[in-house]
Amino acid sequence: MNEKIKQVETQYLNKTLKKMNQSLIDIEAEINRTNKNISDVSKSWGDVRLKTDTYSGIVETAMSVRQQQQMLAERENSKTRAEVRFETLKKQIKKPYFARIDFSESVSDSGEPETIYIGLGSFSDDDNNYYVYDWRAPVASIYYDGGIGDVEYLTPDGSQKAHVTLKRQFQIEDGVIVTLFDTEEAIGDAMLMNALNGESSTKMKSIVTTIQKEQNKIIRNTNADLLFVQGAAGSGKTAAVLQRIAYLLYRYRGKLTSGQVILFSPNQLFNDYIDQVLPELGEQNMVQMTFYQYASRRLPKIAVETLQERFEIDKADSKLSLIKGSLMMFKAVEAYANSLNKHGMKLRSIVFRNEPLIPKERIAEIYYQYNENYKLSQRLEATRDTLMRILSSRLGTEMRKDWVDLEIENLSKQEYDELVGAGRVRMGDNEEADAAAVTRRTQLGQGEQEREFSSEKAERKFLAKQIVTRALKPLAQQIRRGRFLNINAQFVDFMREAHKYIDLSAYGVSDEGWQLHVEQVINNLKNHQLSLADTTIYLYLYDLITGKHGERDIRFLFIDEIQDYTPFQLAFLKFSFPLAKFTVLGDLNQAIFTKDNATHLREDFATLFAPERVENIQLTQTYRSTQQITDFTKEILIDGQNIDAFNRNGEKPVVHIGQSEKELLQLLKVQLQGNAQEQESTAIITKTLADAKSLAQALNDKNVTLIQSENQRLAPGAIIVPSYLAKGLEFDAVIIWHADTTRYTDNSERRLLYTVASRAMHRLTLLSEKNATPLLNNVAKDLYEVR
Ligand SMILES: Nc1ncnc2c1ncn2[C@@H]1O[C@H](COP(=O)(O)OP(=O)(O)OP(=O)(O)O)[C@@H](O)[C@H]1O
Repeated sequence: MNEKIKQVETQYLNKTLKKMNQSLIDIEAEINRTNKNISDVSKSWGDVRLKTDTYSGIVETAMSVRQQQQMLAERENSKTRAEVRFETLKKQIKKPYFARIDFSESVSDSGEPETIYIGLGSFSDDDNNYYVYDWRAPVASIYYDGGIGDVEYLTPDGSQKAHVTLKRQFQIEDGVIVTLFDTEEAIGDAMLMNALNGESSTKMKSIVTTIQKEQNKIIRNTNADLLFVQGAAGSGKTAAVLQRIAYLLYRYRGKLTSGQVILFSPNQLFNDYIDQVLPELGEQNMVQMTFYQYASRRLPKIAVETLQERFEIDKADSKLSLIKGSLMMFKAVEAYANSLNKHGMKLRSIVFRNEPLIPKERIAEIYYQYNENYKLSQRLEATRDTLMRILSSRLGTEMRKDWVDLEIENLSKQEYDELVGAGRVRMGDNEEADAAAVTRRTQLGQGEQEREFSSEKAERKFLAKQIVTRALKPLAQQIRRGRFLNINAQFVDFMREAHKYIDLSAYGVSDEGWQLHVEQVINNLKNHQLSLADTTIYLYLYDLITGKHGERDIRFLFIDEIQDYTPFQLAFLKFSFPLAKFTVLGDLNQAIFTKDNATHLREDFATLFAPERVENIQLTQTYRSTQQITDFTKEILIDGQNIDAFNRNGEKPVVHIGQSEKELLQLLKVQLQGNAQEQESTAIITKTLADAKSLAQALNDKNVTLIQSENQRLAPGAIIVPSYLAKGLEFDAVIIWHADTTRYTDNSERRLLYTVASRAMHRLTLLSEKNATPLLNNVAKDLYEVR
């Protein structure tokens, strides 16, 4: 490194550090000051006079309590803001910045070029001198996008030209410049190599210093309503998209919170794996969930098919899966729901004391008395109102009935007191939320109340009203919750009638075949079970009937591993989050659940958006694995030619052949020992959960953690994990258990084998009993070793 340059840069670094340190001291003082203020306000609680005997006294007390609360909240707020600033700066001070660019705003500009430094966050002194710019600032895009010379970058006001004269990268450790070099390209390979050579860990890290040009496009895109990112395993889709979330939170600061961003991820384990990236970037994590969680949470009484069942047990006919997951099916549900505007709504009587109080035929009359322009949701609302009125009108009739007399006679002293004293129940009250109920409760108090009745008749009337009201209350709740709609029956009816709305033969399914399948679905439903595909149909139908408008508060929705979704599920998500912009990431080569059905996914999904608002980005460069591993894994695929390995050297993948499972186990132990010595984190990936369990038992090694559920945590060291849970993760070393004819034979398992093999960063070992899997037949022999 040129000494002169180093000297100048060290000076700048020291100046920055000094300012940062001073700023830390100032912020700390500010926090202490606010702390003191807060404790002063808290102390002054004693001054709040509690006057509760008169109405105006109550109001006055309430006002001063509110003022105190507001003051506290404001101070707490500024304290939290200061604390966040303090924490961010403390983190940043170790590496204040990682790059510098010199540029002039336009080519013709003959003045001194501007110099800016780029880091995790912006830092300026009290006089507004910027020492460091946030990596997300528009101008910082120059650093990621191009080399020296003329460049163009996007600002909120449009495109801006600049002429770059210098790009310098730094490695700063604990306030000292370790290395520094100038580069003419976007992000120097040396820098990238350095970042990639690190050990894997159980937590993903941010890639802010080495974001690649293509990734930068993903990160800063604000135009597309649907941004579709297709990229090979390890091409940095997930990494880029997490940076993108941080970018969006910066770009729309004040208008967008992390609670308005949802990431749908493949499984819980993956959630755990990526949950440090945003905090590392100084942002709060977005909402993370799996589609299973999203769907099953809405149907608490039904056991929705789990990930493992979906992968291992759900061997449903692929033609049927294709139909149920199709956009045609989505449209069929819509058409069916539309038909319900005329007839066919399945209803339930409202039953009281084992008799239909309002028979379903009557409900149907009410439901269909509104004219044809009513939408399903309006129909439901109007029916609800009418039913509530009918229920109220039944009060008088019921009060005169014998059962009421009997209940009055049988009242215990305590029950009597409760009824007479409380007078709390009123039909239709939603006790917690209803303001009227709250007021009444406060007026009457909670204790016993003496009440005088003018006559026995008046007493009976009062009691009867209380008793009937109490008895009818659950019915009022049923009506409010729309329990008179029989959604289960409606779903079954739709499935039976589906052939009228969708051309089954286009999918090669006969009417009989379909009906047979529907009977199976009905049986499952009787046992409170549904597959994920059926659950989605169920929920969509439910939402159409009840007029749900979806979550309008969510602005950005991310879906990772999109190839494992069906077009139906995606359309359902679009319907459920109508105002969200979608960013979806996928690798069709890793479709392990939907297999071939994933092929048209992109086209199908894109039809739901305006064509000019759809953008596609393809990532072909992979970063995770060594050249040797990437070259090997891509040949497992039939069409893996679009995958470029990053030029990083390592050993060739090794296939170990053993003659028996016992021998495989022995080979595994040796391999594990070797990996452990080199401190490589290792994942032994089995095909199924059963395999994972029995292997853990056979291995009986307390240093190896069995991951059998997605709710577990990733452990450092070695783990055994079933294939479907390894999605999206990466490890220094991967050992594929039983990479032979017993597990990986069928062509349809090619993508699975590719998915698990591509988890490896530096070392890949396949253990095969007797023969290696035939899926390696097309892989050039010089790309791996056989032992
Ligand atoms: N620009 C980059 N600089 C440094 N590391 C990167 C960069 N891009 C990606 N990586 C690293 O490459 C690895 C793979 O990235 P990531 O997991 O995002 O890939 P992916 O496309 O989501 O893969 P998969 O489809 O297999 O889940 C990660 O360790 C990530 O940190």
